Amino acid sequence: MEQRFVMKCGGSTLAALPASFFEDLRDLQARGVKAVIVHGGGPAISETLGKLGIESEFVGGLRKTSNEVLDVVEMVLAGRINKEIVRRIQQSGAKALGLSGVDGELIKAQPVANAAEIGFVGDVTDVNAAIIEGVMGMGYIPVIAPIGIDAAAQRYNINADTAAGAVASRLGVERMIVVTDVPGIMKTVNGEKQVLPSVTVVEIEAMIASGEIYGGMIPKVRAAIACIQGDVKEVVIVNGDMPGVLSKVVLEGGIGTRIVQQ
Ligand SMILES: Nc1ncnc2c1ncn2[C@@H]1O[C@H](COP(=O)(O)OP(=O)(O)O)[C@@H](O)[C@H]1O
Ligand SMILES: CC(=O)N[C@@H](CCC(=O)OP(=O)(O)O)C(=O)O
Repeated sequence: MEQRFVMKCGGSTLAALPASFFEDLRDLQARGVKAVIVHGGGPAISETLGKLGIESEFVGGLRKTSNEVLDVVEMVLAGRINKEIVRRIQQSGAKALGLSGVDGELIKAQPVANAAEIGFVGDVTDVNAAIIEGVMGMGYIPVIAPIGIDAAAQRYNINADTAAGAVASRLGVERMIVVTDVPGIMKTVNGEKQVLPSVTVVEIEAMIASGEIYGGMIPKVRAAIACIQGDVKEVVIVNGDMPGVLSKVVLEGGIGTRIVQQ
């Protein structure tokens, strides 16, 4: 049975992903479980901006993006990080093809509502599913960098969780897997930190309001909520360094935090 999932790989965990993570991905691909990868790379962008002496700041979890910052974002995401992931997948024996949202106008974008304050940051308006499906049809794992483009050829920096959610929605895949540096959404119960096995939209809203979900977890849960309104049945947040994590999510379940409609 062919199954498809979209996987978002966060910059927080990319460098630490073991070779076995990509071997697991290869084995799933061989069984007909096909992945589409959308990746981040926030820490690598910050590191390069620092080396170049370019200041950047985050407003509401999104990077303030001037034209100068945009050049670095594109260089790091569509260049260094995208090719690093493609190389690692190929090393495992699977086939991968790297793209940014600019290529073939794969991710169409428009300025976010507060663009006057944060610059060239985009919201996704459309995803070219035919390109992604064509690449998958040729047996390659699409690896997508979250840069968007508009009709006037302006580029935008898009949060990778947001881009992955939009790709998952547009493809109507069963599941989105968010690979990050924590084992799921954590909550302190009776003084002890626990991973929640599943959460609903109502519970998420309450945890954002109380401050139990903050920072980089906010765009993940927002993207998850947006995609489960459509055909995507569940979003699972997991830690990438746990052995066999992908096949566990896809074939067994019971790992990480599942975000479901009800
Ligand atoms: N309730 C929560 N449970 C787990 N992590 C949380 C929670 N709220 C906020 N976070 C933070 O979200 C981070 C993951 O987001 P981020 O650093 O942006 O990762 P990525 O680069 O994978 O997108 C965690 O390392 C943690 O600091
Ligand atoms: C607008 C915006 O903030 N874009 C992000 C894109 C990369 C990203 O989202 O990477 P992670 O998934 O590793 O956080 C940025 O510039 O850092």
